[in-house]
Amino acid sequence: MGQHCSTLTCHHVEHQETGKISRTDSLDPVMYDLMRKSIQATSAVIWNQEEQELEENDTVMMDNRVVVSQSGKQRRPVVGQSHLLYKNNNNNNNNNNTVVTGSKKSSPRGGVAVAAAQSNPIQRKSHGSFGEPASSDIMAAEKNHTIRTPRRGMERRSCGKMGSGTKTTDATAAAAAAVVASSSTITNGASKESNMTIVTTTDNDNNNVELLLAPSTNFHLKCPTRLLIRRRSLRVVEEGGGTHIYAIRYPEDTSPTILSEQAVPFPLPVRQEQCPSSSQTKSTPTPTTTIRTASTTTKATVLPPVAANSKSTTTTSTTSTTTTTTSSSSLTAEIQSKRKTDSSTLPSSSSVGKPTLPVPVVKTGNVGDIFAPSSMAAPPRKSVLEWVTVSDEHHIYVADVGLTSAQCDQLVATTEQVCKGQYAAYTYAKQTLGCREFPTLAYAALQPVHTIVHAIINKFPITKPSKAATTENAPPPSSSSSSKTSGATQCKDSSTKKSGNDDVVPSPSTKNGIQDQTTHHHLQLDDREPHIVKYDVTRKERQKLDMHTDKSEWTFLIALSNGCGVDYEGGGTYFECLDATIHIQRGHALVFPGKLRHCGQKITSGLRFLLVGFLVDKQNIAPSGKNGNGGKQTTSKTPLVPSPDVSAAKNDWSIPPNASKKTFSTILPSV
Ligand SMILES: O=C(O)CCC(=O)C(=O)O
Ligand SMILES: [Fe+2]
Repeated sequence: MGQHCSTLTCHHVEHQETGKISRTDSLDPVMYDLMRKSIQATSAVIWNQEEQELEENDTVMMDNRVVVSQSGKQRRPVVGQSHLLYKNNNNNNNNNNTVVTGSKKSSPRGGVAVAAAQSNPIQRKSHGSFGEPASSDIMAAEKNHTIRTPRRGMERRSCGKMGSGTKTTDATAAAAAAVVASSSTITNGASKESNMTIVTTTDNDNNNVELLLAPSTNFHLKCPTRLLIRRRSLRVVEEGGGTHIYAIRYPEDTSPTILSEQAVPFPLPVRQEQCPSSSQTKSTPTPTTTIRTASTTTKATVLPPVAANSKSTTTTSTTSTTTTTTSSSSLTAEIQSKRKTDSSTLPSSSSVGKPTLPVPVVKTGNVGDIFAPSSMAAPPRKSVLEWVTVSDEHHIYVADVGLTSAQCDQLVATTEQVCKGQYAAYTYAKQTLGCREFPTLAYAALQPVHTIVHAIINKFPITKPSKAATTENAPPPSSSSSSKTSGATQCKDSSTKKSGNDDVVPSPSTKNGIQDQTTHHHLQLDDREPHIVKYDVTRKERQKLDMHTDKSEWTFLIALSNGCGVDYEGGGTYFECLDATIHIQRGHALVFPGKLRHCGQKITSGLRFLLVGFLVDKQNIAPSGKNGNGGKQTTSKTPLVPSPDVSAAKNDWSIPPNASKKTFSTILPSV
């Protein structure tokens, strides 16, 4: 995950000096809706800061334009800006919209505000419109809307007027504002994070969503209504005769951990959350790329911690030097050095196929050790920041491995350099390039691979009944999962309660305090892995990967390129079992059992790079040399059934319930 939040900034809104907030650029309707909500919340915070009731001429108007007016009033700047995050909870049953604070901790001034907002989701007029709730819904929302707070004047806040004089209360915004206001005086990171607020509401598609509000000390007099909005829901779209699932969020490179604390330089470019049109997305900033090697030296760079509620940190500037050789004798030291290095501050660019600086190629050296099971078992420098469940039933997930855009670029540049853009180096279908064969590439791939391998091993431990437990009278598998884990005994990870925390050692499941007779299998990175997959539209035979299964228990595909016309068009990973194509953004990993039949969809423009790895069950590996097909096979052996960590999926994003008739799972609400 990157280190920056993107923002909707002043070029999208006029701010309070003019008393007007208006849309000046075309925005994705959903984003616009969120922006509107954020404006409401922010505005309510302003009012709360002043501890005054709204008057007749205070107006929040929402139709095709968003306007906040404040005739005759002098507003103070927002002290606690609200950062809105957006999370689809994919929960049909959760009609009780509630507001809760992230912690029971009270802020010194505001205390804890808890609100029960609308009991029924507010119906939006239609998808894509900026319509407002019907007044009956508003009334219902108002009726059910209460805010309990010790703070004077915060019993209930109206956000003003809507439209042509219609009285409105956006319960969510008001409630959110109350909470934000209640915590707006908090200044240290821990407190701020503990005051992270979750507001559940509905979006334009009537999906339940969560808005996460994090107070911030980020303070811009000139743009007090600067908004941070993050969209995190999967979008399911029927297009081109198929179902496409976009696990692409807005803004790119933002995590709640980082968002909750980081002061964002102003202004930052606004990123598209949705699949943008090609014309919008072709231009990218000129990179001033700094290339790193294993022996790169860097100045202090602090990584954000992983746990959602832990204190996050900011990244400092980095300088680097490059070297052109690496001897095998210094590998260990360099690995250590590498682990103390973070290239996340490299400038973002889209340098696919066009590395601007030469990448030093290390031609010798044994990199076998760096991907050794023991190395992968050690805690990685970065842990997976977040897990997204695409399909519980089929165990398809998306993981944010914390790989920044710049790191993706660097990996692509390194890939292109080590094989000098020649396909001769690629093996299977001339599309796969083994990282281990190129130490430079191996080192470049190390961090994300370590992160995801470690996470998979710990989150999805494979267990199967030992001989004693596989007798006919053996008890059925103990599993709290609705997943089909037949034949597998769930090995529940006892400490992965929070999304994103994968740094735990799995323990055997227990029943009535008695340990099941299970055997841990040794899930590990295949000793030929990882590899790079390259799709190239200019080579007809390299535009897709045919339907296949992988020789793996788990496969991870880390996207190094962005689709939607940014780096390529088309593409994505099609799964037969879903009859859908999954698109992820670069820096994220698609994780799934290799036995699932899948293919790489044809790209229609550009280049698409993936960093791929297969995790195998050591006990089941048939001794073999190079299989020559990158581990892909057209018929699948039957791997052990992975036992997903259900608790980990609790906070996951998920697919809107009404989005598809297909087999997507629903997840219980986390709030
Ligand atoms: O292109 C994709 O998304 C699929 C790649 C794949 O299946 C593989 O590399 O094994
Ligand atoms: Fe595959």
